[in-house]
Amino acid sequence: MHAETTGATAAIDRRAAAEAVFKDMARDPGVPKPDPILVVDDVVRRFGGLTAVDVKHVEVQRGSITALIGPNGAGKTTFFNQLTGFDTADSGTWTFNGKPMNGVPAHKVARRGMVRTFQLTKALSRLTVLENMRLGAQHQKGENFWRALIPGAWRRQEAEITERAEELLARFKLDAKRGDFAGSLSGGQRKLLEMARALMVQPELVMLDEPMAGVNPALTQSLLGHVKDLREQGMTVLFVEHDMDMVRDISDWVIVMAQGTVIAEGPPSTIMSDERVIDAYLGAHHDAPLSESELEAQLQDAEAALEAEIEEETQK
Ligand SMILES: Nc1ncnc2c1ncn2[C@@H]1O[C@H](COP(=O)(O)OP(=O)(O)OP(=O)(O)O)[C@@H](O)[C@H]1O
Repeated sequence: MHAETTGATAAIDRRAAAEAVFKDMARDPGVPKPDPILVVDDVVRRFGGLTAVDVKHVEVQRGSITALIGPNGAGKTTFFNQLTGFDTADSGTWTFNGKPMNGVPAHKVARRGMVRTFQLTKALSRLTVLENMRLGAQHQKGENFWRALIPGAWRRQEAEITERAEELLARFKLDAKRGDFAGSLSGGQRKLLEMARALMVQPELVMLDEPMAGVNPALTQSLLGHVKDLREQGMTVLFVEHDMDMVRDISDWVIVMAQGTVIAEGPPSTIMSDERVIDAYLGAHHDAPLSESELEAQLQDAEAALEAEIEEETQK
């Protein structure tokens, strides 16, 4: 477990450190990182005739917040599923902290420190918030038969799990909801619970699947703060997101997928003006919500085109 570093200085240092790492980095797909926590090679996943994922090489820098973006159907979720052992890749290798992870089942992947969030399923919605949290740790405890025979050790571990769950619920301001059914939470509170539950395994790499989806604006800042907090506590974050405002706000680096492959990487401030990225989004359905400045630019382009057309007409 990492030392919990809090306070403004630590926060600035982590962000500054991430900024320094990416400052002059090349924007090529698969660009090497100085200290990668995750290294992926030749991961392929096919569904019948469709190649959903075909990632040649990609690295995720330790201690950074990296966004994984791309148009609908680009393969982002499938890629997450391969890396976290929820689905089996047809081929490929990947290492986490230098250790090979392909073929490792999901619960072991989580136990080794690489965890992904999930949207609440129907079954989990019927459990209380605290039960959801305790389930997040289920694979930590002694699954081993002999350990279960030592009641003292077992009870101690149960108590530790509850204590950690309570601490996290307090941190995520969900403690008052501990006895409520998870299904009764608002969209934003569910996202907080998904994140809090993932932290039960004390991960080093947290993979978030659309952390902002369905979140009402009142909770947006709180959620963004919690994601940044993960980096401040020394964790690495990799997240899939369509909300470009969020991507710009919190990520240190962006990896772009289209049609199963990584097509570009770059800083959040300029990635959307990369030709390869524009082509990928225009070639697909542009599903990423536009920011105000993008809308403004689009409006100006349309007006300029209209003016040019009118001028052309009048010159005839
Ligand atoms: N279980 C499956 N069986 C068949 N095809 C699948 C399966 N899962 C994903 N696909 C296909 O693989 C491709 C990649 O899908 P994926 O959900 O990974 O994309 P994505 O980038 O996460 O999209 P979105 O942003 O819309 O969630 C899509 O064409 C999808 O239809």
